[in-house]
Parts: sequence; structure tokens; C-alpha cells
Amino acid sequence: MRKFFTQYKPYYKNYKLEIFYAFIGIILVALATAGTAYAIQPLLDDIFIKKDVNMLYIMPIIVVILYAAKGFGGYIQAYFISFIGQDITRNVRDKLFSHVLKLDLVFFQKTHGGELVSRIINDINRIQSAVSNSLAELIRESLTIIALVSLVIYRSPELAFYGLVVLPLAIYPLTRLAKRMKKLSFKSQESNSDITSSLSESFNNIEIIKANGTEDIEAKKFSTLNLIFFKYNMKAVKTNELTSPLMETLGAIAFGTVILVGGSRVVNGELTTGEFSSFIAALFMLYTPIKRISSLYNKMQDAIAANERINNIFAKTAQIKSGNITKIEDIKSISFCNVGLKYDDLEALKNINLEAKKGEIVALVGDSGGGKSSLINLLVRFYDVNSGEIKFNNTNIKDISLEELRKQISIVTQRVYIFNDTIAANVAYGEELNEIKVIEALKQAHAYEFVSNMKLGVNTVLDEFGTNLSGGQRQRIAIARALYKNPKVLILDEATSALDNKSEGIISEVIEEVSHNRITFVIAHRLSTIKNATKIAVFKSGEIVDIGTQDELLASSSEYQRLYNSANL
Ligand SMILES: Nc1ncnc2c1ncn2[C@@H]1O[C@H](COP(=O)(O)OP(=O)(O)OP(=O)(O)O)[C@@H](O)[C@H]1O
Repeated sequence: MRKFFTQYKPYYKNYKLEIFYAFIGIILVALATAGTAYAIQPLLDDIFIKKDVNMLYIMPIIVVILYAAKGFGGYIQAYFISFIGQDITRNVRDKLFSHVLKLDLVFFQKTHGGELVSRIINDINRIQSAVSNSLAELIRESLTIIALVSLVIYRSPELAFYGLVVLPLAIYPLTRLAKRMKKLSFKSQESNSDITSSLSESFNNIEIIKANGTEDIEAKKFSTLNLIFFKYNMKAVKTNELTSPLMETLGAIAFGTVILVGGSRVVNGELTTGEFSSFIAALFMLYTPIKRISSLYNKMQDAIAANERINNIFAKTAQIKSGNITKIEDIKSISFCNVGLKYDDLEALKNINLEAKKGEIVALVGDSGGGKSSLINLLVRFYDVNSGEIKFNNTNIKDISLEELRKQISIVTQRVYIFNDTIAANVAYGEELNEIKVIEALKQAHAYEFVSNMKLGVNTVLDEFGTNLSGGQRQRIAIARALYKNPKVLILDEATSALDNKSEGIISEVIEEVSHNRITFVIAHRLSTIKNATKIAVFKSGEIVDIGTQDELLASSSEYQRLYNSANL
């Protein structure tokens, strides 16, 4: 628990004023609570026994003041404490999201999106009450305990001893319960993120689920996870709720002893009824904050477990480090020199040697799994080479800053990413929006004709999946987006494979038209897309087996002939 608060201590520095106000609230509540117990003595002794009429008028006013002070204190404390908690979690959530976004692509491939959502939303929510409400309650209840214990001792040190002696006995079972709570909280949180993952997977794959009629199977899978979650939660409830009966039983033992000892003092006339009643009231009141603190301690375990999960993500760092070169004026050539790439144990690329010059279209072809996309992964540094090097002009790719590298490269993949925004905003994504430039890019991508026929033109709003466009149109919007930033390197990875012949023909034309002032890489299964490539690299099992123009390869490469013949079946 100390580790938890040490971690969040720096945040509290930003809330000095809020903490001050909250503290005033806390003190008001603690003093008013002890004051209420204190007031019982004059109430009984002065009004009921001594029949003091003045007190009859003073006491109601005192009671109202005490309760009003307690209510007001509670209100300002609740407001400022919530403010601190909400603001800290807002900051941590921002920090975690931007940290996650900067992690390597491999992290996202290995971590389920739903799990990340669960950590950023649910786990951080769990921390919220710990850094604010629970901490404040802890302080408030501790102060209340101090005030009430002082009163109890002041009333009768002997009775106080009998009333409080059982408390140390509670420490061992309470710490056992807390340990168990932490374990269960961890499991419940893991199980919660399994549920979120399962949900996001189902919604992302809804088409395939419906097409295969697997709704019931998916619902059953979900139900199993949901049941596990329920069981962990119930185990946690069972553990947490044990605190209360444990404390009540111990409290009752203490109470019984006090009645026995204190009662006989009253009978003997050593203690007034008022003093005894005030003592009993304070003792009663004392057990409530003690009970609350022990259950708070259990709740804190939930936050500590959530915090560990969050810290696990904060501890992850990107392995792909940015270089120092922040500006590349021109890219005249890109060369792969003896490049090798491994994904864990799988050797995806071996001894790759390839050069692409400005103005060239370099096509990458070969069987599925041959390593073409892996080469592109290296070019945008989604992964780093395991051997050899990639050079931009004469500079190692690792020396260029990631921001600059990715600014100079545009990539169009088979899957088109559309944002729920206007066509113009989709084309200018990540750059400043300039309508003239948008239209220019759309024209280059042969997309302006259909866009200008739409009622709102470039201001037409697209939905997230671009469902109001055809496949070929979506693809051309993606190409326009790629061209908008006027990249020095253009990559088209299977950009034509989902298109009909006419759309594919248009895109082949586009590729040729836009390739003059840059380096273009094209991956295509349809060899017609790349017939005009300057050179074609033929991939097989992670190696380039042949390089040449279409005509050269048709004449000399058996692998290319095989691909060509099977593509033209
Ligand atoms: N992120 C990854 N993690 C682990 N293995 C991968 C990853 N990406 C690709 N692979 C593996 O590396 C090998 C090369 O894959 P790659 O995607 O580069 O082939 P490709 O030629 O682009 O195939 P396709 O034409 O089907 O897209 C394959 O065996 C593939 O399973």
C-alpha cells in the first residue's frame, strides 16, 4: 500500500488548495462526530439529572450546529476529494494511452485490443477511488478514531482499556483477508479484461459470425467467461464481507466487558450515568470508523492489483528507437544490404539485397508467406532488421527519426482505413487540411470524378467503414490520402487485390502516373498491376530468388514463369 501511495504522491502536489479545503472538511467531520458523543454527557447529566433549564435551550442549538458542521464538512470534503481523484485518473489515463500508442506494433499484435481498453478504462477507474475517496476516508476515519479514543480515555482510562484491548486481536485475521482480497481482485480484473476482449472480438468479427451462424456458439463462449467473472466477484464479496462480522463480534466482546465493568462503577456511584453513556456512545461510534478502515483496506487491494496491471504496461518500452536525423531532403535511393528478419524463431527474410532508385517502381511478387510484407514492415520500421542494414541514400534507416521516416513514406494497404469524417478530412488525415490540395490528390488518384458527383463533394461525410463507397472508390480515397502528403516513398501493399479489372486498371495507371518523382514499392498478386514496374523482385520462402523486368523474368526466371502462368490460368 505504501508503494501505491508513493507512486501517486507526486500528483498530489498539483492539488495543494483542493487538499487544504478537503482537509478542513475532514477536520470538521471528525470534530463534529466526537462533539456529538461529548454532548451526550451534558445532555443527560445537566438536563435530565440536574434539570438545568438553560441547557434545555442551549443543547438543541449545539446539536444543530454540530450536525450542520458535520454535513458541511462532509460536502466540501466529498467535492474536493472527488475533484482530486477524477483529475488524477484523467491524467493517468491520458498518460497511459499516449504511452501505449508509442509502443511497437508487435505489442499490439500480441495484446488484445479489448484487454487494452479494459486497462485504460476499468483498471484506471479502480484507482480513482483509491487515490481520492479511500485515501480521504482513511485520513478522516483515522482522525475520527483519534478524537474518539481521546474522548474515551478522557472519560475513563480503565474502561477504555477494556473497550479497546480486543482491537490488536483483529489485526491478524484482517491482514489475511486483505491478502486474499488482493489475489481475488487480480483474478477478477484479468477475467474482466477477458470479457472485454471477447466482446470486442465478437463485434469486430460480426459479419463472419453471422455468415457462419455461430451466434449461439459465441454467446456460449461469452457466457463461460462471464460465469468465471461472476465467481471471482462472489469470492471477493465473500472475503470482503467477512470483515464486518469479524469486527462486530470483537466489538460486542469489548462492549460486553465495558457494560460489566462500567455498569458496576455506575452502581457503586463511581461514575455518573451521563459519563457512562457518553463513554458507551463514543465506543459505539469508534467501532464504525474502525470497521470502515478495515473494509477500506480490502478495497485498496483491488486498486493495488489494478495498479500493478497498469504498471506492467507503463514498464513496457518501445524497442524501435528513433534516430537523430530529423530532416531528409531527398531520397535518391533505398538499399537493402544482406537484410535478415526473424519473428521470434521464424526466419521471415534471409539475405535480402535490393536497391530502389528515385523514379523507379519496384514490384515485390511471390507466393503467400514469401516475405513481401515483411520487407515493407522493415521499410517503415514496424520491425528492425536482425542482420544487415537498410540505407536511405547513404544513411542507415535507424539514424533517421521515426517521425521523419514515416512522414516521408505513404502506405496503402488492402484494408482501407476510413474515419467517420468528411472525404477532405480523410484525405488530409494527419496533415493540415487544404481543400485545393485535397482536390489535387483526389484528381491524381482518379477519385475526383466520383467525389465531385456527390452532393456535398469533398465535404461528404464517410462512415467508419466507408460503406457508402465501392471497394474501388475506397481504395482510390486511400491512394489520395497517401499522395496528399507528397511522400518521397509510396508503398502499395496488395492495394488492388480486392478490385475488379476496371478499378485495377485505373489504379495501375495511377501508380505509373505518380511514380516519377519518388520511389514506389508495389506488392501485387495480380501481375497485370505491375507490368510496368522498373524491376520485379521474386520472393520465395523469405529470399529474393530473381530480379528483373517483366520481360527479362519471363525469359529467364522459372519461379516468375510459374507465378505468371498460375495468375493467368
Ligand atoms: N507479425 C508477424 N509475426 C510473426 N510472424 C509473421 C508476422 N508477419 C508475418 N509473419 C510470418 O512471416 C512469413 C512471411 O510473411 P509475409 O507477410 O512477409 O509474407 P507475404 O509474402 O507478404 O505473404 P502474403 O502474400 O500472403 O501477404 C510468413 O510465414 C508469416 O506467417
